[in-house]
Amino acid sequence: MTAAIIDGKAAAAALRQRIGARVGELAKQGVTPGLAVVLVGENPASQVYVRSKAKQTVEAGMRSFEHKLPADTSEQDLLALVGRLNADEAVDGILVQLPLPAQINAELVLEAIDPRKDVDGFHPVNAGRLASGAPSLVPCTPLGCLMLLRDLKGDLAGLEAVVIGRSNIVGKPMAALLTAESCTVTIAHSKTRDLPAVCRRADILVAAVGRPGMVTGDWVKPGAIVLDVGINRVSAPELGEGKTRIVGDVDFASCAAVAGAITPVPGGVGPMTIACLLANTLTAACMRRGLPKPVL
Ligand SMILES: Nc1nc2c(c(=O)[nH]1)N[C@@H](CN(C=O)c1ccc(C(=O)N[C@@H](CCC(=O)O)C(=O)O)cc1)CN2
Ligand SMILES: [Mg+2]
Repeated sequence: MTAAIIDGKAAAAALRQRIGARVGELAKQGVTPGLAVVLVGENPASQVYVRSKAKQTVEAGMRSFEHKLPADTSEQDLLALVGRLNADEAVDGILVQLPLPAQINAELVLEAIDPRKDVDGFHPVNAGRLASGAPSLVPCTPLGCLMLLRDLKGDLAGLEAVVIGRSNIVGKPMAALLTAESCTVTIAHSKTRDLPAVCRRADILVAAVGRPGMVTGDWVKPGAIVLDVGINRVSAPELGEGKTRIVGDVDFASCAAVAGAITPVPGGVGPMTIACLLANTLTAACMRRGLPKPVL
């Protein structure tokens, strides 16, 4: 079997197109959704992601408010900024880019965001709503994975899904979304016994562990859908001295030989993350105004 390669870049572009069209309709009612993105420090990868978020927000017809704070910003100052953004009527969505510097308690900051503006879906209120099957703002990466799965497969009911990784950002919300789709879901992690055997049960295998190339072809059931959420920067001497490249948690070549469909890294799940952030900003803007939730 040679897997179909899932084109996350194309899916993200199509989603942004649909978002832009809906934003255009809202503009006729005098509504322009606004997204505030907060970056603390100078992490080079975070700078790239924040730049892309701001650019794509504006391209979709929404307003972008960028807040770049120095690396030594205090927790108190960051909390004060979040408070001002919560109170700002022009701001529908607030995103604090992670990771935060060590002196700041990220949990405290994420809990300070108004849950109605929590476009990352990381607030305990949104996590609780998702876990209990209530409408909520859903973390962008798992939401992007779900959209790719629905595009590919339509109805997911009854499928066996294995999610490797139990983070609050990807693993747990991914499992909750798949459960809501009536999949039979297993969350696997570093203490799981015979992880390869557990993975071989999966019709849908989601890898979100942060370990380059960990999932190999012998872990994959023939014909399974493999979604690679990993973004690992590894050294790439073949590209020149000191060069690096991004690889996923999945060993692409061996898994693509067995799977039915697979996301590449880059160009798979990653681009959907930012497109889903725009979708959540549009959703937040509609919900805050009592408008129907957009169907994207
Ligand atoms: N507040 C948040 N912080 C972080 C999140 C998040 O969702 N909210 N996720 C990641 C970073 N991230 C967005 O913030 C993100 C990561 C990767 C991509 C992406 O498109 N990746 C490309 C490859 C990019 C490259 O070459 O460097 C791909 O996979 O094709 C988008 C967004 C942690 N922080
Ligand atoms: Mg990717």
